Amino acid sequence: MRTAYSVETVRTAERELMDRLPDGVLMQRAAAGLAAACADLLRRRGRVYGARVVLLVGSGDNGGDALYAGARLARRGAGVTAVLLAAGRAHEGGLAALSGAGGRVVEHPSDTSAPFDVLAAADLVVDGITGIGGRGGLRPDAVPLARAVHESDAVVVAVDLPSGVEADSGEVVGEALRADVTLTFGTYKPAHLIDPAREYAGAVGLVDIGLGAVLPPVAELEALQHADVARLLPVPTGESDKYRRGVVGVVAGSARYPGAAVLAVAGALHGGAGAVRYVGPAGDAVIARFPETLVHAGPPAKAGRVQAWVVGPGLGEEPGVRDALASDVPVLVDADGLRGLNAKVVRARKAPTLLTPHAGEAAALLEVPREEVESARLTAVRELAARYGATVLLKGSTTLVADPDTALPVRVNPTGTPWLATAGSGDVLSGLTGSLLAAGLGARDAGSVGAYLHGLAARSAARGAPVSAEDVGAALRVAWRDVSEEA
Ligand SMILES: NC(=O)C1=CN([C@@H]2O[C@H](COP(=O)(O)OP(=O)(O)OC[C@H]3O[C@@H](n4cnc5c(N)ncnc54)[C@H](OP(=O)(O)O)[C@@H]3O)[C@@H](O)[C@H]2O)[C@@H](O)CC1
Ligand SMILES: Nc1ncnc2c1ncn2[C@@H]1O[C@H](COP(=O)(O)OP(=O)(O)O)[C@@H](O)[C@H]1O
Ligand SMILES: [K+]
Repeated sequence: MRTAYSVETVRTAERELMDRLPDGVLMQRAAAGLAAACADLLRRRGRVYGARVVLLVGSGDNGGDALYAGARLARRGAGVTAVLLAAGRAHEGGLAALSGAGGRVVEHPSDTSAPFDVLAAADLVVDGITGIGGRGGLRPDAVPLARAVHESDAVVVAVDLPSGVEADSGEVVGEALRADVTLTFGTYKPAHLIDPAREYAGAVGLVDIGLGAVLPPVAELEALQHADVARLLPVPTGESDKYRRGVVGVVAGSARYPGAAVLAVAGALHGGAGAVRYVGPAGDAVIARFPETLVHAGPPAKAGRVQAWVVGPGLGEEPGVRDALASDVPVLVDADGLRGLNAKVVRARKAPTLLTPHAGEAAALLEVPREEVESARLTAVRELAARYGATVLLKGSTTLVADPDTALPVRVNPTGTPWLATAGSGDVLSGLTGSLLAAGLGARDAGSVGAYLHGLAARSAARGAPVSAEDVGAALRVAWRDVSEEA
């Protein structure tokens, strides 16, 4: 499991750790890890000796880390120049270390073009403008420097976070530094895992500074990895039969959108349930593609027993949502099923409810513009879970799963790929996830395992070329195997 902690939690843990250690030890650990990673990158592009390194240095400890790392690189023969964005307030010890190692210092803003000249010639830029103390995006002074960095050929290494991103939410207000690599200290922060900030961070590496021992056991955010998913996959035993494995009911498709039914069933057939019961008007299309499906044309209430319902994909105006919500089994509500969804009805349910909106559907439920959801995904998913008293899986560039129990970490899916942005792939996800629910997983586990397998399937089907939703459905078996073989 990969975990991320908020700034407040990190600060508390940092204080506890600092009380036990001599002054400056944590910063030296951070700087040592940072310098080693920079040296590695420089060696891959040539060598450390003689390389041109520029440090962008803000007023806080983030700049201090950059200065001490710069000093280490200068001692190994790199030509290091620090650009001070807040001259007079840069970390004193760091500055002394850098000049003691033969590094140079220029100020920004200045009357000369020096900061821009050194950036244009740099092999490596270390971004130490702001870390977890940064607020409100890059300040106007820093924006031209960030642009010069983007125009240079240098490899860009962010210290702790790319400057300008919001650590706790992954939001990016205005401009931010774009890094090729980010070295973070002690623990990941939400911004390393959630778009849009995650994209600015590039490849993220974690430097162990001993913080793990003092962090609380429950994180704010967690990302499953292969081994975690493998433990959760429902696997049949000698005692299993198709009913014991769980039956998933799929209420999807309409005369207008029969394909949604087929795709949701494709997902459901690969989620571990023993049988898939399709309920709706697209039974012929479903049977033609998947003859193993049990089909029923009447309302869900008359369709027979299931262990979980999936309602919504391609439903149009067809009824079915109310029946499913009135049942006493877990229900996944997606797409058309989410339209005008009544929070009171959902809150009153005894069995789990899992809502799977994309950003547009989430925005409609929250009555805010879509961009607001996309720029602040973590806030949106938490708010929806609280309002509906339901588990919410917010789809998109970073898929998040929030439980109504706020003590549980929000799950962030690490396997997503933009190739999934293709019509119908969400239908496959809802069928798959509903099947996991029917097989006995809780809503939070079903949502996060579903998203994980779905992303892996898309990656394995795509391998760099466009995929269709049908391809994703067909590759789910490969993804499942991939995960369970690693366990
Ligand atoms: N936690 C740990 O365990 C460890 C932490 N370590 C390191 O410390 C870092 C945190 O250091 P930090 O607390 O000094 O904050 P930091 O990010 O340097 O910013 C501080 C100053 O920036 C300013 N400022 C604010 N917004 C701004 C903006 N948009 N644009 C420009 N300036 C802005 C603001 O000052 P202001 O100008 O508002 O007076 C604020 O005081 C952390 O990220 C990690 O690198 C490691 O050394 C070891 C272990
Ligand atoms: N930029 C992106 N990066 C990663 N995954 C994405 C991106 N855009 C969409 N997705 C994924 O693609 C799927 C699309 O689902 P959805 O929006 O419901 O589409 P549809 O209704 O056509 O099936 C979701 O699993 C979502 O997380
Ligand atoms: K930074």
